[in-house]
Amino acid sequence: MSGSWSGLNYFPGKNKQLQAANREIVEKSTTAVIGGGSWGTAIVKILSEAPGGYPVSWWMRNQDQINHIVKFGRNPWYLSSVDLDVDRKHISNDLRKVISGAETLIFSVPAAFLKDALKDIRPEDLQGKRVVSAIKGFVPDDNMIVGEFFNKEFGVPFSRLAVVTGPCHAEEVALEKLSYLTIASKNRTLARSIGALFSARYIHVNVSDDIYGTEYAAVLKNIFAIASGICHGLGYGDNFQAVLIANAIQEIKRFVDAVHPIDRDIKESAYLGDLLVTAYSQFSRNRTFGNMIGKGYSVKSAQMEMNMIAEGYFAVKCLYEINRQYGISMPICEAVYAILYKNNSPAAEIRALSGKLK
Ligand SMILES: NC(=O)c1ccc[n+]([C@@H]2O[C@H](COP(=O)([O-])OP(=O)(O)OC[C@H]3O[C@@H](n4cnc5c(N)ncnc54)[C@H](O)[C@@H]3O)[C@@H](O)[C@H]2O)c1
Ligand SMILES: O=P(O)(O)OC[C@H](O)CO
Repeated sequence: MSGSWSGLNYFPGKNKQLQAANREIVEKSTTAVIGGGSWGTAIVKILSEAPGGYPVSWWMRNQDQINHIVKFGRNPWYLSSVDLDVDRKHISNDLRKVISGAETLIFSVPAAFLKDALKDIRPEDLQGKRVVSAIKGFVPDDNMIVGEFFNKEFGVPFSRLAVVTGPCHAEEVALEKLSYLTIASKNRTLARSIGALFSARYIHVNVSDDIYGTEYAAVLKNIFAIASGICHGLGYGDNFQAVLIANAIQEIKRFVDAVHPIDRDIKESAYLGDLLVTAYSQFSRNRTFGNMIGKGYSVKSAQMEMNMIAEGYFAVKCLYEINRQYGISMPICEAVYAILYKNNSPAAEIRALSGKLK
């Protein structure tokens, strides 16, 4: 089985009939975005600007943040320059209410806080809903990717599960820079219909059936971006970075091929593209966090310095535990784990790692 189906091209002026057909699949049901960070804000922007004008509701924890958005139409803390054309009546910190009023739920809460956000939600609340994860992290303790977590813990069938991946930073969505997303699901119709929701002048959508592989790759690349940042912070140059990332994609391939062996092309943008943007972009949270570690910040002080979440910090611990079962060779991830969780010297760990890279 191949990992990806043909891309749905949503560029304006091309494949307009296909676009219209997919929009019909979406219907006019409400879509709820769950999470008030940068990615949730970017998703609200994309959905609420759609030519079809789909109804969007939005959950976030903080009432002050909600009050500000209601008053000024902007998120005070994330992507604050973006005007949000969202119906202000539909922003709430009551998750059960938001979920009950929507047919499609798009989750963008960092994985580390997902269980806490869902603490009052029961499997029945998600019954019949389409559940989409835009999260790129492992659920701590369970050590599961998010799609798997919704399937196992909430009984959401794979026919109603999809994930959003691809090299797409919220900050560039805010600037309406052309970006590519991949919607992965075992259910082709669902993937196409979620793809139609995300269709925008500046968003190109691909669809894939590799729900496991794309999600694992999206989580792992955050760890490699931390490694990239650490090396930059230590003073390694572009020559070394290129070798690091070339080795990183091989680590990703070894891992996804072992945990979910299907025929996939790791060079596609949902895998290699996502790694590249996170490892090199000025907008990368994980690279920024790693850079601070390389420069000598402690984990705590680097986290405090950032108002944003570096998912790779949490992911590397889960990966370390998952990989006990598989024993896959992942020297870069091991070095990041040793630096962040064993307090090993970044300089010594990267020096030792450099001898293992090719
Ligand atoms: N930012 C992006 O460009 C981007 C792109 C694709 C996927 N993602 C994924 O989206 C998810 C959300 O990331 P983001 O970039 O929106 O986050 P962010 O770093 O912009 O914002 C942090 C978010 O974490 C929340 N948070 C912080 N502490 C919390 C706590 N104790 N309990 C509950 N929530 C808490 C904040 O309210 C905020 O919503 C992540 O899994 C990330 O990997 C982000
Ligand atoms: O690219 P980063 O480091 O900002 O990570 C956030 C998301 O995982 C981006 O895909």
